[in-house]
Amino acid sequence: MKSLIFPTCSPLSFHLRKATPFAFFSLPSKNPNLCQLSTLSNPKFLHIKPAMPSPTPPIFSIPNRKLHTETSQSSSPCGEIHVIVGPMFAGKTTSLLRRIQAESSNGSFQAKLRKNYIQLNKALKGLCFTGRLGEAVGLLWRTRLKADAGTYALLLQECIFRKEYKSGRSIHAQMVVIGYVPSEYLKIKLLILYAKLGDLKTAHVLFDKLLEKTLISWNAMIAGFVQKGCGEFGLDLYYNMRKNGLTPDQYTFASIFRACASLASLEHGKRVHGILIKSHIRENVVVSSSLMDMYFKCSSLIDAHQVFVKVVNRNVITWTSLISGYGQHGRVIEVLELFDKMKKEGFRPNYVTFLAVLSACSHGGLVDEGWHYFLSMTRDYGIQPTGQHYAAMVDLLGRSGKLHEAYKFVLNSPCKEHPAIWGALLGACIWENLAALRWNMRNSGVIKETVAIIKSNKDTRYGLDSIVTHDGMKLPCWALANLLSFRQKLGPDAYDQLDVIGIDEAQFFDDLYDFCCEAADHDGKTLIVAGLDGDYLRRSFGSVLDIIPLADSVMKLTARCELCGRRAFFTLRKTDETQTELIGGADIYMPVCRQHYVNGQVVIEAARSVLESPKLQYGSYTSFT
Ligand SMILES: Nc1ncnc2c1ncn2[C@@H]1O[C@H](COP(=O)(O)OP(=O)(O)O)[C@@H](O)[C@H]1O
Ligand SMILES: Cc1cn([C@H]2C[C@H](O)[C@@H](COP(=O)(O)O)O2)c(=O)[nH]c1=O
Repeated sequence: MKSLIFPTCSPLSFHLRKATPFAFFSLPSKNPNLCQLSTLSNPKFLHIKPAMPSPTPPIFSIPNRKLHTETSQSSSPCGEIHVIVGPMFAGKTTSLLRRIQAESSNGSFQAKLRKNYIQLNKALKGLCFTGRLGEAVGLLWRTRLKADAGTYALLLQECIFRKEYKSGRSIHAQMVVIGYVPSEYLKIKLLILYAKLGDLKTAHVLFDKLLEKTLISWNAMIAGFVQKGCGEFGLDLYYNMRKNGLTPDQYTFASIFRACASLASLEHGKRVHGILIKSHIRENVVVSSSLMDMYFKCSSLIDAHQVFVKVVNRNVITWTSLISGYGQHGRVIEVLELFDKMKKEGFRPNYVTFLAVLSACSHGGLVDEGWHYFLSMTRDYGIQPTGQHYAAMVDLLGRSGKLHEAYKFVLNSPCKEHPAIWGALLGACIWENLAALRWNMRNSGVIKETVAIIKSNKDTRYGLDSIVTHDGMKLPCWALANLLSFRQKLGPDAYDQLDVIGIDEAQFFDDLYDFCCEAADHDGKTLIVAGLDGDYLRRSFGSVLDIIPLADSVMKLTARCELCGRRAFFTLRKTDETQTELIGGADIYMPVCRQHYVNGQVVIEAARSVLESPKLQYGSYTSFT
């Protein structure tokens, strides 16, 4: 997971700096006040150490509105656009980095929603219903407000349902930090969450504190231990629960059979099976499946098959348990025969059945059969293979030594963001180029980002994978030909996780306007856009000025005139080349004040006419005094 490392200085210091934002960028020498950037192993991971506030007063600014607008009355988290323009060497890139940091840590999201508790709950519920739990958690943290109990319950339930347990833990952490005391009901939700997350210590603390230990809480604890692979503790708890006079239900039995399966304890398994028979619980598919699984795991294939035979209302789940069980014992022929039988008896295999069949093919090294079943999923049953099916195919190909085919398969797979696929590939081979693999994972969106910076790939001055400021600070970035391809390149899921997008060298992007509209208005992103407002002839450059009407704020930075040290608003080209786009740095350009711009143009014009005269054809550089 990629994220911005937040600064340790207080929000106040950021606001102070925002009031005096341009002092850092105007001197030609190295400025110690500039924030220091360093890259982590991940080339696009930003690690920004905050700079100290500058004592120097601002040189020049034209903020259209205050930096952090607090105007939003809407519950939908709309984005923002902040534009930074100026001549070369003014500190646009440097400013971009600082703004990204400030926006993402102390930014306007916070200000927007802090004011309105009702909107917060509404927004959180909205995010929750649309499955955007990560964003909901981010919002909770940024606002640092107490949501209402119903919202917390909904969020926790959704985290449990979607298996986003870490988001749930983050919600709990937010409750603790802001001093919210959960009700008994929320405590049980939290207990279930921690049990599912595998943090049994915390789950146990919550369990101990419950005023009344209901069957739900016992079941959650037992299931938590069993899922964590601590079957023994699960069994202990079960016997404890019995001592406390509680009667097991189907969830208890399912967990206990799983515990016995993991311990391969046929003795306990049979004992609990006896209790199940005596209980009044009606035939239950989950219980039967876990019972079969227990017998399979205890290598009692006959008992397992007996359970299957006794199930009156068989369905695809019971069939799948039987097929998977034989698969676990490497009984590939039985798997394929039972699969055929199941179909003949009129049961439609589901994606789990196919997973069992593909795994069996993988264990049996049956590549052709594997392909057959994989293709049959969509063709015959309209089931779209999930990441796990792709992973099973990768596993099958990898195990059969078809690494190249496996790799190509991964790259072409529509769900290549699924970590299991890459896990399977890594597991199947000792990968020679891990960096390349990670790069692909990142591009596929497996590695998530909350902040991304893009520059034009026309800017080849310092290589394509980083933005480098004129005084040498380096920052990893995405170098792109156009902006509208970014979502696709990053991967839609990773894109959705983004809060802030920085765009440098904006003058080179033709689709700047459309991208900014889409990203801010529809996708709710905060955009920080830096670029030249004017070219070397002081004409509007690219579409940078076109986005001013879209912007929440605009800053015009100035540099220092290289000839007199006064404020420099313009960029002078020192060569006689006339194309608008000409990549370069201090070798070709220099920042100048109005007077030296005018003088410079006069000198350049004079030099050009001299150089263009047929008699003189040498030297293209011009010097000024
Ligand atoms: N004439 C110059 N030549 C080289 N570096 C300069 C010059 N003027 C300023 N600088 C340095 O460049 C830094 C700004 O770099 P950067 O943020 O990349 O600017 P921009 O993106 O606006 O071109 C300044 O803080 C200063 O250290
Ligand atoms: C004035 C001017 C500049 N460029 C190029 C030169 C550089 O490669 C970039 C500007 O980079 P910076 O981060 O703002 O220093 O733009 C150009 O192509 N044409 C021009 O007229």
